Amino acid sequence: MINKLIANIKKTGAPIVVGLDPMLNYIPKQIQENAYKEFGETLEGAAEAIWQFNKGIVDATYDLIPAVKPQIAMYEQFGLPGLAAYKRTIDYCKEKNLVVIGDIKRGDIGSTSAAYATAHLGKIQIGSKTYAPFDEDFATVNPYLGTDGVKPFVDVCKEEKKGIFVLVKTSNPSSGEFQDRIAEGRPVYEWVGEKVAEWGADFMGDGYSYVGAVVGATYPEMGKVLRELMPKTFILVPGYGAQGGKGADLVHFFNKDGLGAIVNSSRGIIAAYKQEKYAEFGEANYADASRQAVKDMVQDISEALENR
Ligand SMILES: O=c1ccn([C@@H]2O[C@H](COP(=O)(O)O)[C@@H](O)[C@H]2O)c(=O)[nH]1
Repeated sequence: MINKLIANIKKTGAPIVVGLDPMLNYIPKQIQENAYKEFGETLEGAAEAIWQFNKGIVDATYDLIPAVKPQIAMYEQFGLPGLAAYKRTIDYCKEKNLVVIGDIKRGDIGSTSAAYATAHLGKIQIGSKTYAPFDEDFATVNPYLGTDGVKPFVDVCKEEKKGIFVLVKTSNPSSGEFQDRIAEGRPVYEWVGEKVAEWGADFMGDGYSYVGAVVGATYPEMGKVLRELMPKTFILVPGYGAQGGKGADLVHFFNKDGLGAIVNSSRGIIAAYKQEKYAEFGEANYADASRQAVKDMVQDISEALENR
C-alpha cells in the first residue's frame, strides 16, 4: 500500500491527506435537517448527516488528493450508526481510488493488538466465510506497549500488503511530558523513531517502508532530527492548519526526493467555509470551500519545498 500512496502522491503532486473528522457543528444545517427528516434526531440521523457531509467533501476533492484520514473517534461518538458511517466513508473513498488511513491509534498486549489488526487491516474467518471488517489501507498505532503490541499489526500488514503509522512525536501541546523525557541520554521520541525504522527495515516498498511514523508539524526541529534518524520511513504529519503548522515548518520532514512525508489537515479543510478566508463560499457551498482549501494547502507546501 505504501507504493499506492507514493503513486497517488506523484500523480496528484499533493503530499497531503484530508482528515475526515466530521463534527455536527461543521455540518451545514440543510444536510442535518434532511438527515433528521428521514431518521429523526437520533444517532442514525447524525450518522446519515456525517456521511452526506463526507461524501460532499470527497466528491469535491478526490481528484486533487492522494489519501484521506478518517478519525474514528468522530464516528464512535455516534455509536454503532457512527461506526457504520465510518465504514461507508472508507468504502466510498476506496471506490474513488484514495488511500485510506484509519486514525485509530490502537495498541495493546499482543493478543489484543492482533484482534485490532484483524478488525482494521486484516481478515476474519467465520466458518467457511472470510470478511475484511473495516479494511483501511493504513492504521495509526500507539507504540506505548512496546514491540509485542506493535508486531501483530506488522504481521497483518505483511500478509495483506497494508501499512501502519506509529506515533513517534505527536503534535499536541503536552506531547513532551513523556515523549521528550531523556532516557539514556536521548529523548524518548528518538528511541521510538529508531524502533520504528527497525520494525520496518525488512518490509520495504518503493524506497520506503510499510511501517511509517507520526510526527507533528508543530515540532519542526524534532521533525528534522527524526527525518535523519528514519530515512526510509514515511512520515504522517498532523498539526497543519488548525493546530498552527505551516508549509515553511514542514520542509525538513521531506527527503531530497520530495517524498517521505504526507501532511494532514482536518478542520482546516473540512470546515474551511467557516474561516473568514473562505466565507464567500457560504455554508451551502462548503465542499467548494474545501476544494479551494486543498489547493491552497498544496500551494503552500509546494512553495516551501521549492524554496528550501
Ligand atoms: O500527533 C497527532 C496525531 C494525530 N492527530 C490527529 O490528526 C487530526 C488533526 O486534526 P486538525 O483538525 O487538522 O487539527 C485529528 O484527527 C487528530 O486526532 C493529531 O492531530 N496529532
